[in-house]
Amino acid sequence: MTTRTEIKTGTQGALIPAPAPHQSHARNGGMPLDTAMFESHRVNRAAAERRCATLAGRRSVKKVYQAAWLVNAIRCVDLTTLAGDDTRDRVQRLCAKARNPLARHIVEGLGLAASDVQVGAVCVYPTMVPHAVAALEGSGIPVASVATGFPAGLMPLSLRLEEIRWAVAQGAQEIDIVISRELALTRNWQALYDELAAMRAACGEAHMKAILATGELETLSNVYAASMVAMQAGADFIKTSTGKENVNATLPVSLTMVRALRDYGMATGHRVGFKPAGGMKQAKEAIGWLVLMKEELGRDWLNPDLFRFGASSMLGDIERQLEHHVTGRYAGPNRHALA
Ligand SMILES: O=C[C@H](O)COP(=O)(O)O
Repeated sequence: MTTRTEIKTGTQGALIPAPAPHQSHARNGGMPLDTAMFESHRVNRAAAERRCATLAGRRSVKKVYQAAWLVNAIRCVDLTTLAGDDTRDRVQRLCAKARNPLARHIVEGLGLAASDVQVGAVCVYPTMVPHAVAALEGSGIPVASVATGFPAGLMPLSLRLEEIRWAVAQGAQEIDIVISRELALTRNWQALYDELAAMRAACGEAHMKAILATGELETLSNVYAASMVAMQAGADFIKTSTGKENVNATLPVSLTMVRALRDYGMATGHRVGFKPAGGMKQAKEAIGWLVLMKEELGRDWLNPDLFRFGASSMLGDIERQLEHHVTGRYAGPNRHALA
């Protein structure tokens, strides 16, 4: 995937740089459960909110860079459909959008080639995996499948593990699992670790994203602890939400999780990815999260290897903003309705 492309602004003719190229890194190998790394860690919500408010002041990425940031945001999107009425046709349309997320005149106006702009992955329910795999053949775009009884996860563990293995057998390269909220709420960290380690083993070569469903974990201290347990059990990514909770991705929750990522990385040397998900619809939100990643973890976390957005309806606004950048005009919101 090209990440160093210089983007030519259509209206100004200036060259603007894309973020630094990403380096591939070894998978998180996990470690034995070590509750000392999180048991006494308390997260102060007011302090987390204050820190996020200071980040808001840095969110006004200068106009000349904004298009590059938004193109990079597209590269980090897990383009998602997780609806009860999903069909093969809908998944095929989504995959066509994943291959070409921007209209040709926008790509050309930015001075890019079509192959420069693809999404990070397509994320679907398990039975939609074969349709997505077929539709994305040859594109290099991985298919992510939710599994383990998404979104609630209230199924026997043996069935949750079998669902992972089934989705992998269908061609999913990434598996978005949900944790048992009860185990986090009762702070039964050993049981949570054991479940997650079994899920990681069931994933095999497929990368495991552990959805914490943070809107249901009550405290940021629980969010920090659950993040640590997931990473110790070998998660490749930790992810905020299913998109189905009452509260999904927020910046204070994300700050808590990326601080856990940083602490785990400093203790073990392992790099784990982060995926905020649920409820993100606007391009400016994408910039806000990218700023958080850059400020807290550095430019390496601006790449799809280590950062993804889980979003079913944010790409449309990003495309709209980029079209404005290229043409100086806004299209109606329904023009870029898909995704
Ligand atoms: O993992 C992705 C989420 O389910 C997407 O949530 P959303 O539909 O609110 O964008």
